[in-house]
Amino acid sequence: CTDKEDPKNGKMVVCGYPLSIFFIVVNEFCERFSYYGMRAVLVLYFKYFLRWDDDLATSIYHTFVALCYLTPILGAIVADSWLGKFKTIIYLSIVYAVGQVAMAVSAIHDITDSDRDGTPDSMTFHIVLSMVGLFLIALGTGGIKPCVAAFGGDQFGEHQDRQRRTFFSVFYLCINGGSLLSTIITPVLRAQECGIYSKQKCYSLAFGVPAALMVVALVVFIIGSGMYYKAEPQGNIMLDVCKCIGFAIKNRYRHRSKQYPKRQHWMDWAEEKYDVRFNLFSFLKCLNILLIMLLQWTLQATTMDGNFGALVIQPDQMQTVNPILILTLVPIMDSLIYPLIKKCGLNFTPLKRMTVGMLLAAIAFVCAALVQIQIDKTLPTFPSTSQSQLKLLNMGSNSVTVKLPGNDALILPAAQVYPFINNCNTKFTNLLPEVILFKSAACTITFVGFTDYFLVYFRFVNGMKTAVNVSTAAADFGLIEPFYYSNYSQIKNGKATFTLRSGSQSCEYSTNFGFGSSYTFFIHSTLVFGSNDSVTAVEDIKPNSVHMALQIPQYFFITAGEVMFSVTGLEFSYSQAPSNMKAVLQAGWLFTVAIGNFIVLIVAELAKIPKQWAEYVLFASLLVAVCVIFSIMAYFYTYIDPTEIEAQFKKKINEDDEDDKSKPGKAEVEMVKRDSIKCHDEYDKATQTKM
Ligand SMILES: CC(C)C[C@H](N)C(=O)N1CCC[C@H]1C(=O)O
Repeated sequence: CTDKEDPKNGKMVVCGYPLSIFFIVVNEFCERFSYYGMRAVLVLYFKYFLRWDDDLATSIYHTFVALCYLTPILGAIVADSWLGKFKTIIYLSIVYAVGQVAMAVSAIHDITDSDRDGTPDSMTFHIVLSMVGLFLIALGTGGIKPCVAAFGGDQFGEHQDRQRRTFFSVFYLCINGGSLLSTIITPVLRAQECGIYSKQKCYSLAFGVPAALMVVALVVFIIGSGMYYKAEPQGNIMLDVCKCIGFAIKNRYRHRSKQYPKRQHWMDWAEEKYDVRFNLFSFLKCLNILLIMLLQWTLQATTMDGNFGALVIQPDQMQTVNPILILTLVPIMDSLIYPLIKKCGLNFTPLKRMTVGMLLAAIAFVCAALVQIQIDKTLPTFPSTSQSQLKLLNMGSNSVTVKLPGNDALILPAAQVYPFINNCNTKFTNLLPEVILFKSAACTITFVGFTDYFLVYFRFVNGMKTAVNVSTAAADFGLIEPFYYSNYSQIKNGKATFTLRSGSQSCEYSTNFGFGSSYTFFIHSTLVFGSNDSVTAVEDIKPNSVHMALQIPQYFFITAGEVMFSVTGLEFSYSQAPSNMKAVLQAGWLFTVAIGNFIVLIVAELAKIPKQWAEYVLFASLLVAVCVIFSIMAYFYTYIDPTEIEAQFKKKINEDDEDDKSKPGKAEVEMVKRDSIKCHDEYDKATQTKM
């Protein structure tokens, strides 16, 4: 491994790799740290700093994420047609860093906290600044994303195919290394207390560190400036693409009658005007729905037990399994699995890898469905829209017999709660005085359980003749009148100690809360202060009993699928794109993530599948269907070498120029030829392999 200069461009080469890519991968690492770090605390910032409700917080969060996958196309067009990738990355990184700084500033509560009570006085200031910040970040992160990947690919010469493949793998490792570190670090920073006048949760630090990392990303990228190969932008290619597609469609429509012979490819209908053959977009039709499901599985984790002995895992922390597995699987695939497959004499082409990747993702969904079936067995029966849930509580000290309309008589022991699902219109009369009745859901609302998975819900019922106050070290839950009950309150899972106070007397009651559980605590009329027996804990919802470790196989398969599909796709879309469309094709690749996101939402909404496991099976089937379509398309796909074809194409144009210099009007046609996508029929001649 030696350091030398590339004789073709005079750029420094280390161990066969251009030195410039070091700056590009470091830039990507810092940028992804910045993006995922900020994202990790964003919903919490909306909920606890801006005081938005859950719905608004999640809607704005998803809009922001969707925007981040839509803006790449803007950045790519600017880069490929106008500014070039280098300048686009610099300008948009500045926009991005400004956005991150705006977020960090918006999270300083002291700025508007004139009464110094720890809460901002002008929420509008914080909201406006953070929304402007998020918009700039979406523009920046989306805009530079396709450019950085394509710019990295540009640094390699035609003879460096192997190195370029390794670069894309390392690039993906950096993405996931950065995201893993930041999703661990920023929540810790948020949990710190900071402030000038009053100490509050430190969102400004949690956003400030990602902002600093974005500045570092920019500085590192600028330092590498002298070492990059910078391809010149080649005009507004997207306009040509659109014109060309438009002409093909119009021409096809004009010649729709049977007397006109069919053409091999629909883009061939543009050949009268544009000398092109546009076969590049075919592979983009695949759907990248793999990654989006990670979020869905976080919801599944909320119904599971995250107790790993010394380590207690929260549901959203399970998402870190994905980048951890990426960091392990990418090197294993590159240095072991792919070479082994090659040794076995199999030609595992990129499109084959991507097909296998989709199948692995389908297997992951089958695993998720199996886990869900296990979870469903442990879930309580929730009432439907035409039912309500009632709970009967025997407040007396003897058991009572209760007869509910349409049901057999039941014996309700003392201090016991009996859950009962009932039709809406049932009337209850003549209940024994010892029985009180809780309505836990109105008829029109389907009770779907509690959603805030970090917290356990509880309430107290006071069976004493005097009012009782309930509190913990952290919170006071107020006074409960005699024979009355408190609303549900939230508490973190694990051990909790309550203090019960009545008049001058008080006692402590300790209990352990499991993941996802909900409890009603009944304070007996005979409360003996200092005795735990005076309180009966009734489980409204049992703690989760299916262990989160069961999710590991599905994470394994989806991540193996991601490595085969996305890492290969990243390199593939680069290698197959003409030089003036490299960034645009990268953006198209990222756009499939946004499309996947959208499809998941639409399918979930339209299919209205009541069972979660069935939804997973639907996604598995969809993936298999897409996989079949994809493999048919891939079978007919002809691998091209854009550099070679462009060289051939230029040569042909020059030859034609020589021949036809004198012919009037020819120059104009040639201009169109040159500017349009260079996927001429001759591309087919340059075909190397089929799938
Ligand atoms: C969701 C993980 C933290 C990151 C994921 N494995 C990943 O690498 N990506 C998700 C969308 C594309 C890609 C990225 O560039 O962040």
